[in-house]
Amino acid sequence: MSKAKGAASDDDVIIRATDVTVRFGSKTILENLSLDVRRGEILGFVGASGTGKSVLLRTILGLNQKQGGTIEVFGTDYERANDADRLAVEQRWGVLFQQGALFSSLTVLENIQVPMREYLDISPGLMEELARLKIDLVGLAPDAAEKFPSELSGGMIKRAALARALSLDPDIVFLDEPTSGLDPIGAADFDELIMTLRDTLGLTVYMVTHDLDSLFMACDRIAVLGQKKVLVEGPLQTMLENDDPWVRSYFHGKRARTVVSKEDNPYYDEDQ
Ligand SMILES: Nc1ncnc2c1ncn2[C@@H]1O[C@H](COP(=O)(O)OP(=O)(O)OP(=O)(O)O)[C@@H](O)[C@H]1O
Repeated sequence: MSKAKGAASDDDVIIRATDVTVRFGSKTILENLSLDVRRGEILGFVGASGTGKSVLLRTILGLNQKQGGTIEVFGTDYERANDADRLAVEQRWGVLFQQGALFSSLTVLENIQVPMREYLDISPGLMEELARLKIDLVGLAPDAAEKFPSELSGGMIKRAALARALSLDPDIVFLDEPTSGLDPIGAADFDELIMTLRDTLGLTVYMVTHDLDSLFMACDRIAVLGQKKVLVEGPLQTMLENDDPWVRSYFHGKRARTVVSKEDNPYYDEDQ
């Protein structure tokens, strides 16, 4: 595969997908898709509904079989790795699935401890202390620890799920539509939190989203999935200049213009 202009050096690449093909029966969802995710960036991954964004995410996580290509995470080909190497990779990523996917029968504190119990050999006391730190990190009040998911608002569920995704201090978090179902203020708060975590922890963020505010405010780069591959990738300016009909209607549509024209948006840089 030839390297795209402006491609990151290998040291900066946390995930490298090369020529990935995924089929279900006779239906091809992804074909020769290539994508790099760079250390410390917030990458927004967009595309029309049903194009395969979740399929790619699940394939990166090893939850879907692929029929061609390679995916390296931290330089390891997860699919071909031995058990020890897989375990090492799994401890370095955290995932927030679309519905939050907390266990309803466990409290927030217990939910956050689930990955710790699976991967870490530490005392219950330390586990509890670490879980309470995560609750604080994502901006939940201390008394959220003892609550069950059914007692939480949508925004609190997202934060609790993020705390669980962060429980092993990962290098990268995968967020599948993290702001869906949140009101605009809740969504903006969540974006702020993600940016703060990236800045303070050096976290890399891979975010599947339909949320134009998130794309405009929080993402360093955007990748668009279309025609079974990454159609275009780059900063917002690259999206705004692209001629593909879907990309144009998405980034120049009425809703997009509303977001862009926010003059008080401190994160929007016209010269980017
Ligand atoms: N396990 C599976 N078996 C068969 N088909 C599947 C499977 N998983 C996904 N698909 C198909 O792959 C296509 C892409 O689905 P996917 O959920 O990745 O879309 P998406 O881009 O995430 O959509 P949305 O934005 O609506 O969430 C769909 O046609 C879906 O039906």
